[in-house]
Amino acid sequence: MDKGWGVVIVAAGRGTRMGTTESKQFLLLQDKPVFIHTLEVFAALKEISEMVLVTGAADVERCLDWVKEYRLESRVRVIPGGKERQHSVHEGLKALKTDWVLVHDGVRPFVDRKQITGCMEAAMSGGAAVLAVPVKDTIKQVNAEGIVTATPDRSSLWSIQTPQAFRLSSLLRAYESAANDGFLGTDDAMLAERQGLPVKVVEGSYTNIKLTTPEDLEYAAFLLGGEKKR
Ligand SMILES: Nc1ccn([C@@H]2O[C@H](COP(=O)(O)OP(=O)(O)OP(=O)(O)O)[C@@H](O)[C@H]2O)c(=O)n1
Ligand SMILES: C[C@](O)(CO)[C@H](O)COP(=O)(O)O
Repeated sequence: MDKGWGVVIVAAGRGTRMGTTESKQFLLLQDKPVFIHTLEVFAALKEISEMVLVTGAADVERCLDWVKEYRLESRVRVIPGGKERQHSVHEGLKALKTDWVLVHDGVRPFVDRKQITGCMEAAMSGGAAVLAVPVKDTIKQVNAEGIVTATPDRSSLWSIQTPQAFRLSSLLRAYESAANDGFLGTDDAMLAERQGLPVKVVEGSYTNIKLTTPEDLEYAAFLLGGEKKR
């Protein structure tokens, strides 16, 4: 029997680039913590049977309190993460029993249902899929002296987002292999790619931003205002 879809939502980072005292996943957008906005999008999807929130060991209790306050306790388990994003995702993967898994950043609250299901469908037909948008700027490779060394063809460049969707057993194998080899990637698909797994790109939206630096907060408030009016 197909054991369906689980999701790992990672929220164990320190938010160094945001520079706020409170970690960015706990900042309030319209009076609600960022990670709760994110959890609510996934909790509304009936295709998702298991949800794991990965947070800092010191934040597990207060996350559980928020999860209860927003009535998500029947949907979401909260577990402690690790030093790097990759370690946090690995902990989340080990906690799931589903056949398929989505991995998503807790600080990408503007993902929508259509983007998530698009990713799930692409993974089920091809093995793995990531949400992404074509890059808009010309990208240059620059050396340590500040000199341009290459201008890659923009038509083949995509900016990679989450969610990223995989068969759980394949992703777990990829994570174990990366851990054994001491390999650290900047997204989940990189680990699958190392195993030779084909990864499909699903075109998402430029508004699926990751809250990373302070100006992202102003844009997030703007996006949320716009969402309310729709
Ligand atoms: N050890 C870590 C590091 C990151 N993350 C999560 O991974 C997502 C994307 O990471 P990033 O934006 O880099 O978050 P931070 O590591 O918090 O930010 P920074 O690199 O600026 O410190 C975030 O939801 C973050 O909470 C995590 O769960 N565990
Ligand atoms: C996984 C990711 O969201 C893809 O864009 C991203 O790599 C997460 O963290 P980063 O530290 O900003 O690279």
